[in-house]
Amino acid sequence: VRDAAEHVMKMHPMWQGPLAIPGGDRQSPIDIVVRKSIFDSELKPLVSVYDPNTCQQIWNNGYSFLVEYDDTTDKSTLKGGPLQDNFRLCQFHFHWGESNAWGSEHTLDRRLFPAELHLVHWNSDKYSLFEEAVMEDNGLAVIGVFLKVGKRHEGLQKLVDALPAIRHKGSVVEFTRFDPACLLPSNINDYWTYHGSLTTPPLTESVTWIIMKHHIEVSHDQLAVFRSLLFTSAEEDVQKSMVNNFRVQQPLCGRAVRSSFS
Ligand SMILES: COc1cccc(CN2CCc3cc(OS(N)(=O)=O)c(OC)cc3C2)c1
Ligand SMILES: [Zn+2]
Repeated sequence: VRDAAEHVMKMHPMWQGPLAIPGGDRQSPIDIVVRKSIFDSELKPLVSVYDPNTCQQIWNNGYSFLVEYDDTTDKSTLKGGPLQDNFRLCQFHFHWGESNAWGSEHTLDRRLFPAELHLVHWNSDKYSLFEEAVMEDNGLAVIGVFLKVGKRHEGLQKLVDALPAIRHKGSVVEFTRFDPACLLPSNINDYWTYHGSLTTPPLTESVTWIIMKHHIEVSHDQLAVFRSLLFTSAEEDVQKSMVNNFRVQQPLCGRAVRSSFS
């Protein structure tokens, strides 16, 4: 089912050319084998403090759409959980499929979800810019939230309504006063965590992944608007629907996946 989608995904220009990461033994995404995850009682509750006023713009980068936040101060931050330091929110984005049968990057016991939300943060205790942190072991923290198709997500609708304005690669519109906390599940203290990488270039192995156990629900129609976006810019002759923008799963290479719940 997903093999066809993986074939389509691999055709995207993003994945042409040499992408083998030298010595890449902590790549993402992965399948989380739930029964093999290790409960770690030392894992603390996650503390996210997001200021909706730091929300700046939404744009189509030719692979997903990104909602970008002002990360020049510690106004929107994440700490606790598996994290030793304070991390600043810089953007969030999604990955999704051409159908509701697949679309997520991570899986739970091989179970595919129709989409996955990623909230990208960088370590502002140790670095002064995302660009620096992206190269470092403990530089990034990404929260992953699975999406399921069901009831309409009221908080998401403001974002869905902005998407027609950024249909093409490279388009940007102002997008303000959006609280990303509305996209988190009610319980953020049940999660899995492991050390991995970005799933898009530069694919650097600098990410502490925090994958939520609980999913959020969005409606079929809301997800259909994601699929109305285009990978291609307005000038290109052939327009390609932005779907299947997920990376193939990577080998675990002996990494431990810890759980915050037993
Ligand atoms: C490599 O230096 C950069 C500095 C600033 C911004 C970027 C652009 N990049 C950051 C990381 C990232 C990571 C992304 O996905 S993911 N799954 O978090 O790895 C992504 O998905 C659409 C987009 C981006 C955008 C790179
Ligand atoms: Zn992502």
